[in-house]
Amino acid sequence: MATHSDQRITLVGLGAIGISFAALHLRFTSATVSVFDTRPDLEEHLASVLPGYVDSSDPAFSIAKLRSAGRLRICSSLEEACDNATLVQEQGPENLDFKRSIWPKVEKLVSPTTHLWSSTSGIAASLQSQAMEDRSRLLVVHPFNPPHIMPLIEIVPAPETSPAEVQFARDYFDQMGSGHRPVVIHKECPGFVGNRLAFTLLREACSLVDQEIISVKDLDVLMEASLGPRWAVQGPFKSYNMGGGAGGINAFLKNLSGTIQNVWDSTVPVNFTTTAEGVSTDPDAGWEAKIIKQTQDAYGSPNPTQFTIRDKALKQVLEIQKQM
Ligand SMILES: NC(=O)C1=CN([C@@H]2O[C@H](COP(=O)(O)OP(=O)(O)OC[C@H]3O[C@@H](n4cnc5c(N)ncnc54)[C@H](O)[C@@H]3O)[C@@H](O)[C@H]2O)C=CC1
Ligand SMILES: O=C(O)[C@@H](O)C(=O)[C@H](O)[C@@H](O)CO
Repeated sequence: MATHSDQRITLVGLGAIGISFAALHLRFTSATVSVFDTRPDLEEHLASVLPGYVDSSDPAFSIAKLRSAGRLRICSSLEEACDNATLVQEQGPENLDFKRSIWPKVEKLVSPTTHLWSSTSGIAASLQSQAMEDRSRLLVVHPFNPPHIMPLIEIVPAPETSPAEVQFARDYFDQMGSGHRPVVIHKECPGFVGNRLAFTLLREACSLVDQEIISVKDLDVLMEASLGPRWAVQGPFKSYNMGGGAGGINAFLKNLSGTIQNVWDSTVPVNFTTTAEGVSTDPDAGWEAKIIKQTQDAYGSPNPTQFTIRDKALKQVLEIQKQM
Protein backbone atom coordinates (compact mmCIF):
# COMPACT_ATOMS: atom_id res chain seq x y z
CA MET A 1 0.00 0.00 0.00
CA ALA A 2 1.24 3.52 -0.81
CA THR A 3 2.32 5.23 2.38
CA HIS A 4 -0.02 7.79 3.87
CA SER A 5 2.22 10.58 2.65
CA ASP A 6 1.51 9.49 -0.94
CA GLN A 7 -2.18 9.99 -0.41
CA ARG A 8 -4.03 12.97 -1.86
CA ILE A 9 -7.36 12.79 -0.06
CA THR A 10 -10.52 14.57 -1.17
CA LEU A 11 -13.26 15.11 1.42
CA VAL A 12 -16.73 15.89 0.06
CA GLY A 13 -18.99 17.27 2.81
CA LEU A 14 -17.36 18.98 5.80
CA GLY A 15 -20.06 18.71 8.44
CA ALA A 16 -19.77 16.87 11.76
CA ILE A 17 -18.06 13.84 10.17
CA GLY A 18 -16.16 15.51 7.36
CA ILE A 19 -14.29 17.94 9.61
CA SER A 20 -13.53 15.16 12.05
CA PHE A 21 -12.06 12.99 9.27
CA ALA A 22 -10.09 16.00 7.97
CA ALA A 23 -8.52 16.38 11.42
CA LEU A 24 -7.71 12.65 11.58
CA HIS A 25 -6.00 12.53 8.18
CA LEU A 26 -4.09 15.79 8.79
CA ARG A 27 -3.00 14.86 12.31
CA PHE A 28 -1.91 11.26 11.78
CA THR A 29 -0.70 11.15 8.18
CA SER A 30 1.23 13.43 5.86
CA ALA A 31 -1.45 13.14 3.22
CA THR A 32 -2.71 16.20 1.37
CA VAL A 33 -6.37 16.89 2.20
CA SER A 34 -8.60 18.76 -0.29
CA VAL A 35 -12.00 19.73 1.07
CA PHE A 36 -15.21 20.71 -0.71
CA ASP A 37 -18.61 21.60 0.69
CA THR A 38 -21.45 23.60 -0.82
CA ARG A 39 -21.81 25.65 2.38
CA PRO A 40 -20.75 29.27 1.71
CA ASP A 41 -19.00 29.60 5.08
CA LEU A 42 -16.69 26.59 4.66
CA GLU A 43 -13.49 28.52 5.38
CA GLU A 44 -14.87 30.14 8.53
CA HIS A 45 -16.38 26.83 9.61
CA LEU A 46 -13.05 25.04 9.23
CA ALA A 47 -11.22 27.82 11.10
CA SER A 48 -13.64 27.58 14.01
CA VAL A 49 -13.73 23.78 14.38
CA LEU A 50 -10.67 22.12 12.81
CA PRO A 51 -7.94 23.41 15.20
CA GLY A 52 -9.79 21.97 18.20
CA TYR A 53 -10.17 18.59 16.49
CA VAL A 54 -6.54 18.42 15.29
CA ASP A 55 -5.75 19.13 18.96
CA SER A 56 -2.06 19.88 18.60
CA SER A 57 0.02 22.68 20.09
CA ASP A 58 2.43 22.18 17.17
CA PRO A 59 2.22 25.40 15.09
CA ALA A 60 2.65 23.26 11.97
CA PHE A 61 -0.97 22.18 12.50
CA SER A 62 -2.45 25.67 12.38
CA ILE A 63 -4.84 26.12 9.46
CA ALA A 64 -2.57 28.79 7.97
CA LYS A 65 0.50 26.53 8.13
CA LEU A 66 -1.40 23.51 6.79
CA ARG A 67 -2.58 25.62 3.84
CA SER A 68 0.80 27.25 3.15
CA ALA A 69 2.44 23.83 3.30
CA GLY A 70 -0.07 22.60 0.72
CA ARG A 71 -1.41 19.94 3.09
CA LEU A 72 -4.88 21.48 3.30
CA ARG A 73 -6.67 22.74 0.18
CA ILE A 74 -10.02 24.49 0.62
CA CYS A 75 -11.75 24.05 -2.74
CA SER A 76 -14.71 25.80 -4.33
CA SER A 77 -15.81 23.00 -6.63
CA LEU A 78 -15.94 19.21 -6.74
CA GLU A 79 -13.71 19.35 -9.80
CA GLU A 80 -11.02 21.34 -8.00
CA ALA A 81 -11.21 19.10 -4.93
CA CYS A 82 -10.96 15.85 -6.92
CA ASP A 83 -7.98 16.99 -9.00
CA ASN A 84 -5.23 14.33 -8.80
CA ALA A 85 -6.97 12.58 -5.86
CA THR A 86 -5.82 9.12 -4.76
CA LEU A 87 -8.74 8.78 -2.30
CA VAL A 88 -12.19 10.42 -2.26
CA GLN A 89 -14.30 10.22 0.91
CA GLU A 90 -17.88 11.54 0.98
CA GLN A 91 -19.68 12.70 4.10
CA GLY A 92 -22.57 14.45 2.42
CA PRO A 93 -26.26 14.22 3.30
CA GLU A 94 -27.54 10.79 4.36
CA ASN A 95 -29.86 10.33 1.45
CA LEU A 96 -29.67 7.88 -1.42
CA ASP A 97 -30.26 10.46 -4.16
CA PHE A 98 -27.22 12.49 -3.10
CA LYS A 99 -24.96 9.47 -2.62
CA ARG A 100 -26.05 7.79 -5.85
CA SER A 101 -25.50 11.03 -7.81
CA ILE A 102 -22.12 12.04 -6.44
CA TRP A 103 -20.19 8.91 -7.39
CA PRO A 104 -20.60 9.03 -11.20
CA LYS A 105 -19.48 12.68 -11.04
CA VAL A 106 -16.43 11.76 -8.96
CA GLU A 107 -15.59 8.79 -11.21
CA LYS A 108 -15.26 11.16 -14.16
CA LEU A 109 -12.89 13.44 -12.21
CA VAL A 110 -10.39 10.91 -10.83
CA SER A 111 -8.12 8.12 -12.04
CA PRO A 112 -9.30 4.49 -12.27
CA THR A 113 -7.11 3.68 -9.26
CA THR A 114 -8.54 6.33 -6.93
CA HIS A 115 -10.15 4.77 -3.84
CA LEU A 116 -13.80 5.77 -3.28
CA TRP A 117 -15.22 5.67 0.27
CA SER A 118 -18.62 6.62 1.68
CA SER A 119 -18.94 7.55 5.38
CA THR A 120 -22.65 6.71 5.33
CA SER A 121 -24.41 5.53 8.49
CA GLY A 122 -26.50 2.97 6.68
CA ILE A 123 -26.85 3.32 2.89
CA ALA A 124 -25.19 0.26 1.37
CA ALA A 125 -22.48 0.67 -1.25
CA SER A 126 -24.49 -1.61 -3.55
CA LEU A 127 -27.30 0.98 -3.51
CA GLN A 128 -25.01 4.00 -3.87
CA SER A 129 -23.04 2.56 -6.81
CA GLN A 130 -25.97 1.85 -9.14
CA ALA A 131 -25.05 4.62 -11.62
CA MET A 132 -21.27 4.10 -11.47
CA GLU A 133 -19.12 2.86 -14.36
CA ASP A 134 -17.05 0.61 -12.08
CA ARG A 135 -19.04 -0.51 -9.03
CA SER A 136 -16.09 -2.55 -7.73
CA ARG A 137 -14.42 0.64 -6.48
CA LEU A 138 -17.01 1.82 -3.97
CA LEU A 139 -16.63 0.95 -0.29
CA VAL A 140 -18.51 2.01 2.84
CA VAL A 141 -16.03 3.21 5.47
CA HIS A 142 -18.44 4.01 8.32
CA PRO A 143 -17.06 5.84 11.36
CA PHE A 144 -18.52 6.36 14.79
CA ASN A 145 -18.86 10.02 15.70
CA PRO A 146 -16.41 11.70 16.16
CA PRO A 147 -13.96 9.76 13.92
CA HIS A 148 -10.95 11.83 15.02
CA ILE A 149 -11.42 10.21 18.45
CA MET A 150 -13.66 7.11 18.12
CA PRO A 151 -11.46 4.19 16.95
CA LEU A 152 -14.10 2.06 15.20
CA ILE A 153 -14.10 2.07 11.42
CA GLU A 154 -16.75 -0.25 9.90
CA ILE A 155 -15.58 -1.38 6.47
CA VAL A 156 -18.62 -2.64 4.54
CA PRO A 157 -17.99 -3.87 0.99
CA ALA A 158 -20.81 -4.45 -1.46
CA PRO A 159 -20.86 -7.84 -3.21
CA GLU A 160 -19.36 -5.93 -6.17
CA THR A 161 -16.53 -4.30 -4.19
CA SER A 162 -13.07 -5.61 -4.99
CA PRO A 163 -11.20 -7.31 -2.10
CA ALA A 164 -8.19 -5.09 -2.83
CA GLU A 165 -10.26 -2.02 -1.89
CA VAL A 166 -11.19 -3.64 1.42
CA GLN A 167 -7.56 -4.49 2.15
CA PHE A 168 -6.39 -0.99 1.31
CA ALA A 169 -8.94 0.60 3.67
CA ARG A 170 -8.07 -1.83 6.44
CA ASP A 171 -4.33 -1.19 6.02
CA TYR A 172 -4.87 2.57 5.85
CA PHE A 173 -6.42 2.73 9.32
CA ASP A 174 -4.37 -0.11 10.82
CA GLN A 175 -1.13 1.65 9.85
CA MET A 176 -2.21 5.21 10.70
CA GLY A 177 -0.84 5.06 14.25
CA SER A 178 -3.95 6.77 15.62
CA GLY A 179 -5.22 3.66 17.43
CA HIS A 180 -8.11 3.27 15.02
CA ARG A 181 -9.59 -0.21 14.79
CA PRO A 182 -11.06 -1.18 11.40
CA VAL A 183 -13.61 -4.04 11.37
CA VAL A 184 -14.71 -5.69 8.11
CA ILE A 185 -18.45 -6.45 7.87
CA HIS A 186 -18.88 -9.40 5.48
CA LYS A 187 -22.47 -8.84 4.32
CA GLU A 188 -24.46 -5.64 3.79
CA CYS A 189 -27.42 -5.31 6.17
CA PRO A 190 -29.49 -2.27 7.31
CA GLY A 191 -27.40 -0.23 9.73
CA PHE A 192 -24.39 -2.47 9.15
CA VAL A 193 -23.46 -3.83 12.64
CA GLY A 194 -22.60 -0.87 14.89
CA ASN A 195 -25.81 1.03 14.29
CA ARG A 196 -27.85 -2.18 14.17
CA LEU A 197 -26.76 -2.97 17.73
CA ALA A 198 -27.10 0.67 18.83
CA PHE A 199 -30.59 1.05 17.39
CA THR A 200 -31.79 -2.30 18.76
CA LEU A 201 -30.85 -1.08 22.24
CA LEU A 202 -32.36 2.34 21.45
CA ARG A 203 -35.66 0.70 20.43
CA GLU A 204 -35.88 -1.21 23.72
CA ALA A 205 -34.88 1.94 25.64
CA CYS A 206 -37.65 3.93 23.93
CA SER A 207 -40.16 1.17 24.66
CA LEU A 208 -39.25 1.08 28.36
CA VAL A 209 -39.68 4.87 28.61
CA ASP A 210 -42.95 4.71 26.65
CA GLN A 211 -44.25 2.06 29.08
CA GLU A 212 -43.19 4.36 31.94
CA ILE A 213 -40.97 1.62 33.36
CA ILE A 214 -38.04 4.06 33.57
CA SER A 215 -37.32 7.70 32.72
CA VAL A 216 -34.94 8.87 29.99
CA LYS A 217 -32.53 10.28 32.55
CA ASP A 218 -32.48 7.16 34.75
CA LEU A 219 -32.02 4.93 31.71
CA ASP A 220 -28.92 6.93 30.79
CA VAL A 221 -27.67 6.63 34.40
CA LEU A 222 -28.29 2.87 34.26
CA MET A 223 -26.24 2.54 31.05
CA GLU A 224 -23.43 4.81 32.26
CA ALA A 225 -23.27 2.94 35.59
CA SER A 226 -23.20 -0.58 34.18
CA LEU A 227 -23.18 -1.64 30.54
CA GLY A 228 -21.26 1.42 29.37
CA PRO A 229 -18.16 0.86 31.53
CA ARG A 230 -18.47 -2.92 31.14
CA TRP A 231 -18.56 -2.78 27.35
CA ALA A 232 -15.77 -0.18 27.30
CA VAL A 233 -13.43 -2.84 28.67
CA GLN A 234 -15.05 -6.09 27.49
CA GLY A 235 -17.51 -6.56 24.64
CA PRO A 236 -20.76 -8.54 25.21
CA PHE A 237 -19.36 -11.96 24.34
CA LYS A 238 -16.12 -11.49 26.28
CA SER A 239 -18.00 -10.24 29.34
CA TYR A 240 -20.64 -13.00 29.28
CA ASN A 241 -17.88 -15.56 28.84
CA MET A 242 -16.49 -14.22 32.12
CA GLY A 243 -20.02 -14.22 33.53
CA GLY A 244 -20.20 -17.97 33.09
CA GLY A 245 -17.32 -18.58 35.48
CA ALA A 246 -15.09 -21.54 34.73
CA GLY A 247 -17.68 -22.84 32.31
CA GLY A 248 -17.48 -19.66 30.23
CA ILE A 249 -20.19 -18.64 27.77
CA ASN A 250 -21.51 -22.18 27.60
CA ALA A 251 -22.31 -22.18 31.31
CA PHE A 252 -23.62 -18.61 31.10
CA LEU A 253 -26.12 -19.47 28.36
CA LYS A 254 -27.16 -22.71 30.11
CA ASN A 255 -27.57 -21.01 33.51
CA LEU A 256 -29.51 -18.02 32.18
CA SER A 257 -31.28 -19.42 29.14
CA GLY A 258 -34.71 -19.25 30.78
CA THR A 259 -34.29 -15.64 31.92
CA ILE A 260 -32.77 -14.56 28.63
CA GLN A 261 -35.55 -16.18 26.56
CA ASN A 262 -38.19 -14.68 28.84
CA VAL A 263 -36.77 -11.20 28.29
CA TRP A 264 -36.52 -11.73 24.52
CA ASP A 265 -40.16 -12.89 24.43
CA SER A 266 -41.33 -9.89 26.47
CA THR A 267 -39.98 -7.02 24.38
CA VAL A 268 -42.55 -4.49 23.19
CA PRO A 269 -41.05 -2.91 20.05
CA VAL A 270 -41.93 0.67 19.12
CA ASN A 271 -42.18 2.09 15.61
CA PHE A 272 -41.95 5.67 14.45
CA THR A 273 -45.12 7.65 13.86
CA THR A 274 -43.67 9.61 10.98
CA THR A 275 -45.42 12.41 9.09
CA ALA A 276 -44.46 14.20 5.87
CA GLU A 277 -42.31 16.46 8.08
CA GLY A 278 -40.50 13.47 9.59
CA VAL A 279 -40.71 12.10 13.14
CA SER A 280 -43.95 13.18 14.73
CA THR A 281 -43.65 15.13 17.99
CA ASP A 282 -47.42 15.36 18.36
CA PRO A 283 -48.16 14.78 22.07
CA ASP A 284 -50.66 12.11 20.99
CA ALA A 285 -48.08 10.46 18.71
CA GLY A 286 -46.97 8.14 21.46
CA TRP A 287 -43.41 7.31 22.41
CA GLU A 288 -41.56 9.90 20.25
CA ALA A 289 -43.17 12.82 22.06
CA LYS A 290 -42.29 11.34 25.46
CA ILE A 291 -38.66 10.67 24.50
CA ILE A 292 -38.19 14.12 22.96
CA LYS A 293 -39.76 15.98 25.91
CA GLN A 294 -37.92 14.01 28.61
CA THR A 295 -34.58 14.28 26.80
CA GLN A 296 -34.93 18.01 26.22
CA ASP A 297 -36.06 18.56 29.82
CA ALA A 298 -33.05 16.56 31.04
CA TYR A 299 -30.30 17.89 28.80
CA GLY A 300 -31.47 20.90 26.81
CA SER A 301 -29.78 21.54 23.46
CA PRO A 302 -26.17 20.32 23.02
CA ASN A 303 -23.60 23.12 23.49
CA PRO A 304 -19.83 23.37 22.75
CA THR A 305 -18.95 22.79 26.42
CA GLN A 306 -20.83 19.47 26.38
CA PHE A 307 -18.93 18.38 23.27
CA THR A 308 -15.60 19.34 24.89
CA ILE A 309 -16.45 17.39 28.06
CA ARG A 310 -17.57 14.41 25.93
CA ASP A 311 -14.40 14.36 23.86
CA LYS A 312 -12.13 14.67 26.92
CA ALA A 313 -13.91 11.77 28.64
CA LEU A 314 -13.82 9.61 25.49
CA LYS A 315 -10.07 10.17 25.17
CA GLN A 316 -9.53 9.17 28.82
CA VAL A 317 -11.58 5.97 28.39
CA LEU A 318 -9.66 5.10 25.22
CA GLU A 319 -6.34 5.72 26.98
CA ILE A 320 -7.37 3.19 29.66
CA GLN A 321 -8.30 0.68 26.93
CA LYS A 322 -4.79 0.99 25.48
CA GLN A 323 -3.34 -0.07 28.85
CA MET A 324 -5.34 -3.34 28.84
N1 LIG B 1 -23.34 12.54 12.55
C1 LIG B 1 -23.02 11.32 12.90
O1 LIG B 1 -23.07 10.92 14.09
C2 LIG B 1 -22.55 10.37 11.85
C3 LIG B 1 -22.82 10.60 10.51
N2 LIG B 1 -22.37 9.70 9.57
C4 LIG B 1 -22.67 9.90 8.16
O2 LIG B 1 -21.83 10.92 7.62
C5 LIG B 1 -22.51 11.63 6.60
C6 LIG B 1 -22.52 13.10 6.98
O3 LIG B 1 -23.17 13.21 8.22
P1 LIG B 1 -22.94 14.53 9.10
O4 LIG B 1 -21.52 14.97 9.00
O5 LIG B 1 -23.51 14.27 10.43
O6 LIG B 1 -23.88 15.55 8.32
P2 LIG B 1 -23.79 17.14 8.29
O7 LIG B 1 -25.15 17.61 7.90
O8 LIG B 1 -23.14 17.65 9.53
O9 LIG B 1 -22.77 17.40 7.08
C7 LIG B 1 -23.14 17.19 5.74
C8 LIG B 1 -22.38 18.23 4.93
O10 LIG B 1 -22.60 17.99 3.54
C9 LIG B 1 -22.65 19.24 2.90
N3 LIG B 1 -23.26 19.09 1.58
C10 LIG B 1 -24.57 19.02 1.28
N4 LIG B 1 -24.72 18.87 -0.06
C11 LIG B 1 -23.46 18.82 -0.58
C12 LIG B 1 -22.93 18.67 -1.89
N5 LIG B 1 -23.75 18.54 -2.95
N6 LIG B 1 -21.58 18.67 -2.07
C13 LIG B 1 -20.75 18.83 -1.00
N7 LIG B 1 -21.18 18.96 0.27
C14 LIG B 1 -22.53 18.96 0.46
C15 LIG B 1 -23.43 20.13 3.86
O11 LIG B 1 -23.19 21.50 3.59
C16 LIG B 1 -22.88 19.67 5.21
O12 LIG B 1 -21.79 20.47 5.63
C17 LIG B 1 -23.91 11.00 6.51
O13 LIG B 1 -23.91 10.05 5.48
C18 LIG B 1 -24.07 10.35 7.87
O14 LIG B 1 -24.94 9.24 7.84
C19 LIG B 1 -21.63 8.57 9.91
C20 LIG B 1 -21.35 8.32 11.23
C21 LIG B 1 -21.81 9.19 12.28
O1 LIG C 1 -23.39 6.52 16.28
C1 LIG C 1 -22.59 6.93 15.43
O2 LIG C 1 -21.72 7.77 15.59
C2 LIG C 1 -22.67 6.34 14.05
O3 LIG C 1 -22.84 4.99 14.13
C3 LIG C 1 -23.76 6.93 13.24
O4 LIG C 1 -23.92 6.50 12.12
C4 LIG C 1 -24.56 8.06 13.85
O5 LIG C 1 -25.08 7.62 15.04
C5 LIG C 1 -25.76 8.50 13.12
O6 LIG C 1 -25.45 8.90 11.82
C6 LIG C 1 -26.81 7.41 13.12
O7 LIG C 1 -27.30 7.18 11.86
